[in-house]
Amino acid sequence: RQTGTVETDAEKHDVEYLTPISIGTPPQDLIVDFDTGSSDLWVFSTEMAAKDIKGQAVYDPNNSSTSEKLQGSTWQITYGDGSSSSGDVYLDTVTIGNLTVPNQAVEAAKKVSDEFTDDPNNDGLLGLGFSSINTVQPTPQNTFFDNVKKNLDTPLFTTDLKHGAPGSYNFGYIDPAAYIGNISWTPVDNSQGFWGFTSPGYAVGTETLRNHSISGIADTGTTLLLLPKSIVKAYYSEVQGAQYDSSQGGYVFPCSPTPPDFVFGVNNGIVTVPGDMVLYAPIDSANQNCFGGIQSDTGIGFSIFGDVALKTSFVVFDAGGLQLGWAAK
Ligand SMILES: CC[C@H](C)[C@H](NC(=O)C[C@H](O)[C@H](CC1CCCCC1)NC(=O)CCNC(=O)[C@H](Cc1ccccc1)NC(=O)N1CCC(N)CC1)C(=O)NCc1cnc(C)nc1N
Repeated sequence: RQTGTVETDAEKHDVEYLTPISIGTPPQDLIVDFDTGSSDLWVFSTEMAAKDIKGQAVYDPNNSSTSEKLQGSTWQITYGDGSSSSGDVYLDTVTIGNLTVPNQAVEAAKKVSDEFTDDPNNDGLLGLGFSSINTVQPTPQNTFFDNVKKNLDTPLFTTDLKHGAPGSYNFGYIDPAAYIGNISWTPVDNSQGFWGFTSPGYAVGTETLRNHSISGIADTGTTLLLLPKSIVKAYYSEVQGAQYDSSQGGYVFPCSPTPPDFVFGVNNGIVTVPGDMVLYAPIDSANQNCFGGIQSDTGIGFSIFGDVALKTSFVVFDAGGLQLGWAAK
């Protein structure tokens, strides 16, 4: 039985969290975005056109004695922000921290959209969603977590994302030193392949929790906290000078004073997003106005508890009990 831990680094404004993995024999090191909102492990590769690679590390299956082409298999994925990628598939050894999966499906990119080409720090994605939404055809493949979980002490992983500091992903154990107080547990709805759950309500600042159920997903691959429009309006109605700025594509407000906290319920517990985490990033060089970390989920069909929500907590993604655990830290 094993457990594992790996450090993840926050990029500027915590826009994404990048984590080292190694693929093949001898090991090829890449840095990828662990994404609980998708279920493909895909990487930049030597099969791409040179013009689409700008600084990223690439996987070369021909340089790995353990790679084996999954004949006839292809993949194609599109993400919520409209970015996309596609390619073919190899089985190869993948190591994360001290955990190794010998025959992991590694999806080698042949094409990536400009958003990926223009993000030099990110060599690919490692999906930690449910394998039911893996895009490989004709036979969908398992995620790294699904392949490794039989070797883990217990089939779960935890996230400890931080504001502008390295965080960690742990596999197979709950580190008691990583959180304070009790863990609030809530059932997971994985029918859409996501880590879905329903929050019973929310509060702005110090007011009492309002009963308003919020159904959403815990998604490390989404930067912001995307909530129903009515809740977003209620929040920003209590932020001085807040307004919807269509040119920015969301609510903006003066960077000072610090806006009120946002609280959401998890079962009979609560998670507090401190006001200074709602200050997502300045939109002007004078740092006068800030883009909000809480925005509307309009058009998505569910809310997304992205990094702005996750980095306030220690979160347990428990596939055994099909439950999410949230704790303060
Ligand atoms: C199997 C597909 C899989 C399930 C897919 N899952 C997702 O899209 C969620 C997933 O977590 C992806 C993972 C991203 C993809 C881009 C690269 C970084 C990771 N999340 C999103 O797309 C959420 C929206 N995007 C984001 O949150 C990106 C993430 C990002 C970070 C750094 C660099 C580039 C992008 N960041 C931002 O939008 N912001 C950061 C910058 C700030 N100025 C604005 C906010 C899906 O739902 N696809 C269906 C789908 C298709 N087409 C559309 C239009 N929408 C869709 N939902």
